[in-house]
Parts: sequence; structure tokens; C-alpha cells
Amino acid sequence: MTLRGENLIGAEARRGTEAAFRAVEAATGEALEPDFPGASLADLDRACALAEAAFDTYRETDPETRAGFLEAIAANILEIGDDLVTRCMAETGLPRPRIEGERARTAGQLRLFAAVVREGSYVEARIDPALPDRKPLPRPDLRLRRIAVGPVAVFGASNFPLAFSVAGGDTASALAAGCPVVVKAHPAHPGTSELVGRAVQKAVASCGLPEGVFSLVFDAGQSIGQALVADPRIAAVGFTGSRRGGTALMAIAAGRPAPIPVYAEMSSINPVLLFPAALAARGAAIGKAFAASLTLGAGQFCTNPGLILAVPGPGLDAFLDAAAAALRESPAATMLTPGIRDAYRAGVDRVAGHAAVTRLAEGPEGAAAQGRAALFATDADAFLADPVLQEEMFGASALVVRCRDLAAMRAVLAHLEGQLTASLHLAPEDHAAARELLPLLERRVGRILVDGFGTGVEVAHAMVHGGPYPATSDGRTTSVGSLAIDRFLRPVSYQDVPDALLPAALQAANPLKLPRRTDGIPDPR
Ligand SMILES: NC(=O)C1=CN([C@@H]2O[C@H](COP(=O)(O)OP(=O)(O)OC[C@H]3O[C@@H](n4cnc5c(N)ncnc54)[C@H](OP(=O)(O)O)[C@@H]3O)[C@@H](O)[C@H]2O)C=CC1
Ligand SMILES: O=C(O)CCC(=O)C(=O)O
Repeated sequence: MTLRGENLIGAEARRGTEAAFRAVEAATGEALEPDFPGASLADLDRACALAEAAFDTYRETDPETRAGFLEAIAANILEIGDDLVTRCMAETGLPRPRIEGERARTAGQLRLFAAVVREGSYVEARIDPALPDRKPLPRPDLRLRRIAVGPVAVFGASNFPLAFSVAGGDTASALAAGCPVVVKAHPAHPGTSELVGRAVQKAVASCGLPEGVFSLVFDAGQSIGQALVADPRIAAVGFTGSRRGGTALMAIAAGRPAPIPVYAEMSSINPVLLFPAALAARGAAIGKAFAASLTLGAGQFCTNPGLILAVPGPGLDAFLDAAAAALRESPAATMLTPGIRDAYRAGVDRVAGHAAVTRLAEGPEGAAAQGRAALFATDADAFLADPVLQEEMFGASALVVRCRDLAAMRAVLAHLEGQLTASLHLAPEDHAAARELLPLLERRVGRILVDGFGTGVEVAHAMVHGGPYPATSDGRTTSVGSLAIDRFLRPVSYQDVPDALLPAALQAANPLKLPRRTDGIPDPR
């Protein structure tokens, strides 16, 4: 498929008129064809106007049409074939199996949301029938459903060029909810973005949907993204990236005459708790598995295990020996962009230069575009004394905090900012100690896992990929899994509205065959 460097504004594809940029081959730094002239404010205005015009029609599409649309997007992405994989590999430096896996995940999550739309519980249809004879006052007829919030702005993420980008989780969940989407492409993978954007555009047309259901804009700078968040027609924002970027967008959204929610997934260091009996039983094996998780995708995962907490002893020594040995042999890996590589190196240097930190291991030096793995250690007192030590190093490096006992481990956890995940490595003898920490962990993180690591998020109904600030801007939500749809819905109640005027979801005959509750009890199906 030929790339043209075009913005996709509704059904149109047109080259922008603002400053152009090119993708850069991650491994070599060479510029790739074509150039991508940025969208103008007029282009953005048209995309938002089309989204607004499409909204009322799109949000009332019947479940089969909307589910079929999501499935058509998945099919169209797969149909691009190897062109998508090779372009994505060049732009990101990520290896083929990773990109192929991510493509499957992207198609899978679109299909998951198609199933969610067909099943219908997300509408939360509730009926409290009128009680005209209730004393002392009659009860009105009350019916509730959730509707889409409005057009959604999505920012593609650099580190998941498919699964968290143009047709990734934010887009899939917003479209499933009934929201048109305007995507601001991440400048690190514009070619991948155009290919996927065209797949979505094609699905809009083939499903007979209004053209404004989807637009994709490019920008060499930040003004289009900022104008998108500020646009009064945009009702919510999905973002994955840096804390600085996420908080900047949150400030714009909060400063609007009508503020809107920004669902930003930002920084996380994902504590790993190594309990004494587990370390004694299998310290070396855990160390090896940890090194594999740390170095996955050059460590460019927000779920990367960046903080290890453990009580010193032979078990921890075995863990550290195995982890250090694996990391010393782990080849340096190409990072997504020169900016991300520089930020990683600066973060590593900052920790390496800290007076209370020792370097335990370092991977082999790599090429200019690459990042090398690193493992550092400090103690709980030093960690508690300096907030710099809990800053995310976005890459394959981690800090081990030696805790003199489990009380010190608790103190470190209590001091942590919000996190996406916490991993507990346990043997049965550790359960009592783990149980004590669970309430604290529940307050700090979105996902608690045992005997594993947080990288590789399963796309499922029971997944939470979220967590308290700064892991995300709103810890009540998830950006992965079917619950992600909740971010883009809001409840509307209908009181004494005649059946003929009610939305199909709430009509007496239940023409959409939705699961519903009457007086709080699920209707028989
Ligand atoms: N925890 C996580 O999940 C992730 C964290 N990161 C962190 O982010 C760093 C940079 O990576 P990157 O992925 O580019 O993340 P950024 O947050 O820098 O950028 C993400 C997107 O948001 C846009 N953006 C950022 N700031 C603003 C702003 N003030 N106004 C308008 N738009 C803005 C960017 O545009 P533009 O590029 O033009 O600035 C880009 O499209 C990494 O080094 C890492 O530390 C990255 C990915 C995931
Ligand atoms: O680990 C994953 O699969 C997802 C991680 C993620 O959301 C991220 O790195 O931004």
C-alpha cells in the first residue's frame, strides 16, 4: 500500500499545509519517505465539525451495525498484510514477532468490543416502573441508559504503535461506546498511522456510517493536539505517554469553558515485592524471569518492573546474581525515538550518579540508537529520603530497594505514588505477610499479580490497566479490557417518557434484546 503523507479528514485524504516531518528509521536514524505535512487548524476544525455532525447518528447505530464496523476495522488492518509490519518495524525498531503479536492484539481488542456491543450490558439499561398507588406519593416511571459522551480525541502512543495507537484500545472503546474519534498521530510512526487510519476510513465507508466517525491528523509540533483538546466539540481525551504530556493536556481540558475528562496513562514503576520464602525457594529463577520482563521491548513498557523490594539474605543474593548475569548478557536494543533514548540515558545517569545508589549490573554498550539494560540498588531509608528515586526510567533499568524487614517494605510501599501494577512473588509461607500488605496495595495500584510481571497486559473483561495518579489521571478507569468503554459513556434518566419517545434500549418491547434490570433485578432472558 502506498503511503501518501495525507491527513484523513472524514472521507477525504489530503496533504496538510503546515510544517512537514518524516518518520525516522529507529535503528539507523535515516529519514523515511514520504513527508507528512501537518494538518492546519482549518483541517482540524473540519474533522471536529464532521465528528459532531456524525455523533447523533453514530451513537444510535444498532448493535449489529456498530459491532460489524469494529470487526471490519480489524479485518482491514489484517488485510494490509506485511506492508504494515515492515513499516511499523522500521519506524519503531521493534522486532517482527512483537509487531505481529501487537497486530493480533489490536484486531483482538476490536473484536472483543464488537462482542461487548452485541451483548449490550454496557448500556446499563434499568427500568423502575411507575408505582401510581404508592403512598404517600406515587413513583414516576424511571428508565436509565448510558449514552456515548461525544466525539473523543485520541493521542497515539509511541511505544505501542498498533495496540495503543490509531485503532488501539482508546479508539476501539470510544467507537464501541458510540463516540466518533479524532486521532492525533504520534510523530514517531506516521506511516503506520496512515496505514491503520486508512483501514478505519475504509470500514466507515463500507459500513455506511457518517464520514465524521473517524479522522486522523498529523502535526510536526504540538499545536494541533492542543487545539484538539481545546475544541468545544470534543467531549473526552484518551492519551498514553509522558507525565509531562498528559498533565499538559489535562490542564488544557480543565481550563476549557466546559472542562472535559482526560484519560491519560502516564508514568509507573510497578513495584515487585519479593517475599522471603519465595526468594529462599527460587530466588535465581525469579531473577532470570525478572530480567526477561525488564528487557522486553527495550524496557519501553509502562508496566515495566522498575522497582524491586526485598529483605536482604541468601535468597535475594541468588535473585540479584541471576538477574545481573542475565542483564549483562542482554544485548542493547533499539529505542523508539532519539528523544526516548536520550531521556532514558539521562534517567539512568541521574540514578547512577546518586550518592546512595550502587550499580549492580549493566548490559553491553550498543549502537547510538540503542539503550542498554541496567540494575541499581539502594536501601529503604535512601529511597524514602529522595523522590527522584521513584521517577520512571522509561527503558530497561530498575532499582532494587533493600528493606531491612517487612515493616520497611510496607513503609516504602506507603510512600509510593500511584502505580499500574504490583507483583508479589510468594511461597505459601509468605501468604500471611502478603495478606497484611494487600489493603495498602489495593490503594496504590490498578492490578495486583502473583508470581509474574506486569508486562504483556491481557485484553479481557477482568483486566484493569489503570491506577491512581500519576499512573493514570483517573484511577477509577482502565484503558485495556472491556471496562475501558465506561470512560466514554454517561447515564441519562428518562422520567415518565412515553414509550413512543423512548430510545429503543428502554422501550417496553425491548427491541434490541438488551439485558436490562427491572427494579434492580436482572430481567429473565
Ligand atoms: N508510561 C508510559 O506509558 C509511557 C511513558 N512514556 C514517557 O514519555 C516520554 C516521551 O515519549 P512519548 O511517547 O513521545 O510521550 P509524550 O508524552 O512526549 O507524547 C505523546 C503524544 O502527546 C503529544 N504531546 C506531548 N506533550 C504535549 C503537549 N504539551 N501539547 C500537545 N501535545 C503533546 C506528543 O506530541 P509531540 O511528539 O509532538 O510532542 C505525542 O503525540 C518517554 O521518554 C517516556 O518517559 C512514553 C510512552 C509510554
Ligand atoms: O504491557 C502491556 O501490554 C501494555 C503496556 C502499556 O500500556 C504501555 O507500555 O503503555
